Amino acid sequence: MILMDMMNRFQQNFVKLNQAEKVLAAVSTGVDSMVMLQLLLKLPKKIRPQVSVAYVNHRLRPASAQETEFIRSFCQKHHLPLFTTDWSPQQHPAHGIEAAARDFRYKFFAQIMQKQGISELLTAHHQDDQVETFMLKLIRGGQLQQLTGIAARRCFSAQAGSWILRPMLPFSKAEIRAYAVEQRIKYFEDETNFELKVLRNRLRNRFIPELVEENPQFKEHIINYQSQLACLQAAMKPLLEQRLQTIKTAKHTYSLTNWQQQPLAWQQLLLEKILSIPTAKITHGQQQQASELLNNSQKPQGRIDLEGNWLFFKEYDHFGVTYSQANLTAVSTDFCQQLRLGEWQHLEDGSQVGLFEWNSGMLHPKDLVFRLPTDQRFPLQIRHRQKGDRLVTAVGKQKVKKILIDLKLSKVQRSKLWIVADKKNRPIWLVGVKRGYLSEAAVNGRMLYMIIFRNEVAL
Ligand SMILES: Nc1ncnc2c1ncn2[C@@H]1O[C@H](COP(=O)(O)OP(=O)(O)OP(=O)(O)O)[C@@H](O)[C@H]1O
Repeated sequence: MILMDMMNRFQQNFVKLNQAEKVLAAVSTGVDSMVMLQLLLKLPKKIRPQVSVAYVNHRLRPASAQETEFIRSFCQKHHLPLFTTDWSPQQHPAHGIEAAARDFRYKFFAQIMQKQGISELLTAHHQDDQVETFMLKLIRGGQLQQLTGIAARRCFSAQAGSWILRPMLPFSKAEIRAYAVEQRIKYFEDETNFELKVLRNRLRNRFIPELVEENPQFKEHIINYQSQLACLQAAMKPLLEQRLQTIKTAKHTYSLTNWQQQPLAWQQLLLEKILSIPTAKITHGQQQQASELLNNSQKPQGRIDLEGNWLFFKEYDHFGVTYSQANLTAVSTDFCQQLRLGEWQHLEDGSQVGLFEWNSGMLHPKDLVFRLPTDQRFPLQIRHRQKGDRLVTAVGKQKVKKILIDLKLSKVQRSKLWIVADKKNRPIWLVGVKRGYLSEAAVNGRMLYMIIFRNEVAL
């Protein structure tokens, strides 16, 4: 009875999830993955993919040698290619052994998949894992969307273009065990699962059973909440995306005014979305800090360091996230190059500058150009801002720092700004920002020279 029901449900679910002809089944020799393997082998031929098995001997349990032997003979008997590896005890860390073991395991799976040209990994996560993960998130805190739990099919981040499938998610542990008993499936019990010092195990063996005693439907209720939440998220996704586009000004950059015009609830949802960087985990505290920064009118500029070199920034009417390595690479303040007539010169940020005799035919529509009538100020040089810089304009000398602050350029932009200075080191052009007197005086005169500045992103 259990057999038929499990088989049918597994088959229906598997057909929906699977898209590959070759799969790698992660088998720990525990009951969940051994049942998954048996169910895979029982699939009708026309829908059964080519199954390979991966087993990692973590060398954490006395029985691990027996387990290795067992899976080896099982795979031999069923003509399944088997890939195994040992995690040598020398590599075991003193702390965080579970996470390190998982890391080792998934790296191994990724290697095998790459070598064997397999694009799908199957793990035997089930309904009880789902409930435990939900409870763990409740205890540890985080983003609401994480409560939807383990996905049945998701990208395998360790291996580009591949997927992780969890075809056992519809089944409870009790069903899986009952099936194993009925089918006389041999498996190994992981005795470390009973160690109460690990929170997940305490949930599994102590707290969840107590809650089930309060209401036998407790686990089903959690699964039900998760599917309601998943529906809500799927419906919200396009709406959120649409609204995000209305406040977006550039990649990862948004208009503060437009954000502030949104109703409060949308402000929070948008901010959460902006902060959802795949490679950085954002805490609730950081999200609150970001929200406070955006609402603090006394602070026109600010930044919050996030995980993995990312940072959240506010610069006058713009805010967003940026990868700090790329944006804050210290500019060398002592960088200084003389401009050589008739030559393009490459600058440290990838832009180019050149001094040429006047020839409008050379100009490209996106070029920034400074025209000048004389060579009396040669040699010219290009550099970043220096202390005390002043620009001679038609109305007199102006402090460069003040010009830039008035223009609301952020500190980062100010430090990256290029300046062309004359032979006495006096700025004549704040590239992309302001021209000095020399150019203005010559507007009606005959042009002899031009400085061309080329950059993908002009200030
Ligand atoms: N030593 C192993 N070798 C091969 N596969 C394994 C091994 N351990 C676990 N797996 C696979 O991972 C699944 C989940 O195992 P388990 O619940 O112990 O891991 P977890 O650390 O809780 O979860 P996750 O695998 O998502 O990190 C198993 O059902 C099995 O498919």
